Amino acid sequence: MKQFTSIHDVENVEALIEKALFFKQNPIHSYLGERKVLGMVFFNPSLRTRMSTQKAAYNLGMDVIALNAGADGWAIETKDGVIMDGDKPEHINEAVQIMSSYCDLLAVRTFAGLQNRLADYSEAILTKFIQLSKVPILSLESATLHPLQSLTDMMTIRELDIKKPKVVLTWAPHPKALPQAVPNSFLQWVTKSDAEVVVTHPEGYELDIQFSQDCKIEYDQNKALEGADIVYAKNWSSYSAYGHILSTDRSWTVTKEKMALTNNASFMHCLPLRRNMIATDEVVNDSVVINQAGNRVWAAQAVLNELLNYEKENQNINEQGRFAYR
Ligand SMILES: NCCC[C@H](NC(=O)CCC(=O)O)C(=O)O
Ligand SMILES: NC(=O)OP(=O)(O)O
Repeated sequence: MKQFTSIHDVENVEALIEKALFFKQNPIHSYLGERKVLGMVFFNPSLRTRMSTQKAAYNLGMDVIALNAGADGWAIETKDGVIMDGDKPEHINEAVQIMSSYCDLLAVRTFAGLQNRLADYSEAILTKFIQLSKVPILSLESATLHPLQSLTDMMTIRELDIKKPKVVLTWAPHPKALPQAVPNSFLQWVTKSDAEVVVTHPEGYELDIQFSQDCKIEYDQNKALEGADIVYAKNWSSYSAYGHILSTDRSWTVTKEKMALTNNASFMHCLPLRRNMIATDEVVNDSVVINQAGNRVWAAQAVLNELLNYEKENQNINEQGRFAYR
């Protein structure tokens, strides 16, 4: 695998899930990463992605450099052709080339701005990283996708060992406008599995058809939850009225009563989760979210291992002593 920015970068999804499950049982198995550096650049906050990916890198023998752009690093201008007389002293055109010259793999977190759908869905910043980096790029959640989370989710669902599970992705209320990256990405992965997938949300929250086309859409949340084996809750802002909050209807909060409609379903969420908005305390306390978040380490380790493997197999070192991967 020469980069990891979506499911489309993965040649064998099944093998990657198996690899993640393998690393959970055998954390210290490969030292493929010895004397290699993972750079992680964050344009947005993170708890799980940052710590789990760092841990995964350590398990493979890698060293890690993490930078919070604009906090412990210079604020980075990401647009071309602007007069840089504002508060961003560094331009992405230099920054990515330089950061990638210090690292063997470069990872980036860059959320949707939710102002301009075209810009977000063109993945402008992630694309800049891919174009400018000398080394393979790994997404730590981009404007429209969160593949490390989705791989983790598939691994977590696999552990539940349910044949043809009914998986319900439900919208839930939230006080802030959030990106569509997690639900988009989840649908991209889960629809490739043997699951029956139902998406439920208020009208106006339809996701981009490219992600939802293989799912059933059910506007009645209670009806959707009937017989569910897995309930995956998430808030997202509107895709059609781009970035807007159309509803904060608390009747969509996942409660114990709603979970009673299911087939004793496991409750999943990527976290962070606003309790008693997305789901009640009881539902969260009785869920698989801690195991799910724990699995982030093994998913990241599987991905890093594949990227390092690709590098090793293509040992045509360039004149800088680095692997020329493009
Ligand atoms: N990385 C997992 C989710 C990240 C982000 N959530 C958030 O920004 C939550 C912020 C808050 O609750 O205020 C999202 O939905 O894409
Ligand atoms: N689920 C997830 O990506 O968590 P963080 O935002 O804390 O990394």
